[in-house]
Amino acid sequence: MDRPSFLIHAEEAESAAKRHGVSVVNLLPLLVNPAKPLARPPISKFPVSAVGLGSSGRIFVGVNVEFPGLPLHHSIHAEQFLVTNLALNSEPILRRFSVSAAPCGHCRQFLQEIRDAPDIRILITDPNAFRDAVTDNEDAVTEKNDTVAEKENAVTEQNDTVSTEQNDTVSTERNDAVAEKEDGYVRLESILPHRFGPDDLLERDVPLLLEPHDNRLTLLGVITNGHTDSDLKLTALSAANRSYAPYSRCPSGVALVDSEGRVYRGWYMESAAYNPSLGPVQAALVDFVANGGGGGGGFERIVGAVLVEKRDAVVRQEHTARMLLQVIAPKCDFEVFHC
Ligand SMILES: O=c1ccn([C@H]2C[C@H](O)[C@@H](CO)O2)c(=O)[nH]1
Ligand SMILES: [Zn+2]
Repeated sequence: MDRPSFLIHAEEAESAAKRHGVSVVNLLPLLVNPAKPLARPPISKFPVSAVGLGSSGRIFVGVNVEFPGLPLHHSIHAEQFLVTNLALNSEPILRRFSVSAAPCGHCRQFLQEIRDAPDIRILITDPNAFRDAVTDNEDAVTEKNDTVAEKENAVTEQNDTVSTEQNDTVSTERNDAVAEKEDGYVRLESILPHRFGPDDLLERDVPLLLEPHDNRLTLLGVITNGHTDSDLKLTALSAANRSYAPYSRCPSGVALVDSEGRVYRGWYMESAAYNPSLGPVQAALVDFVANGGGGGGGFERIVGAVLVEKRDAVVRQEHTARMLLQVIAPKCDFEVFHC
């Protein structure tokens, strides 16, 4: 299997699946290892890749990206990269994805922002990922058998009833777990039960992360003095207009330009649990990495950046964005415009 690109069109996905004699659903895990070299993990040396199928039939790839010189929480996880890749390409639903390692709690949480998140199917290709789940089940069986044994000793008369009931419950639970794993995919809900998500904080009709947004922002203080706004500024504004910030109501967008004059953009995306939110610079860096920014080179090839955010924003990106860009792209000229 060749190294995939970050976006595979539906027809291409169908024909690749046919070539390998599998369905598109079963193609996803086959792409996980070939996608790993696309990751940029200079700190951990632990590449992670996630390959997802959108409702349009397109396949999207996500990888982890780390930034030497910055605190670890600036890193982009493969699953967040994947979701950002869908957002940047206007894909409204992530149906399922396959990933090389078990998604961390932070990613399981970030995924909650997608409509019907509990139904997202996830296949973890790491063969060790479910070892503990099986052991847990076996522990449960042992525990329940212990309980049964105790009861048998205490109440001899009832032992048949107790024993039958307990064992039935256990074997039904085990069968459910096995059935769910038959095609290798498990529901997100099964690996993050009792979710905290948008339902806890928002009305149901609020558009969620991958659903279309128009924040209707316009730039402040733009004086019509004959100058037209720079492309970069307008790109950042239109990115800000697609930002998903239902919790703080402080949308923002970033546009980047590399030394070859190519432009990339991304927008801020929030999480109901706040901390897993993804900043607008990271989102724009997803576009940069996914589209061969800097000729596939490093972030130092970014020479210009524009951030657009609200002037009186209670959640402001400016300071973090400036600091992040200063470290990864020291030559980058950074401007902020308010809306
Ligand atoms: O769910 C996860 C867990 C970890 N990583 C990345 C983050 C970091 O770059 C590296 C080590 O944690 O793996 C992911 O991409 N996804
Ligand atoms: Zn993660």
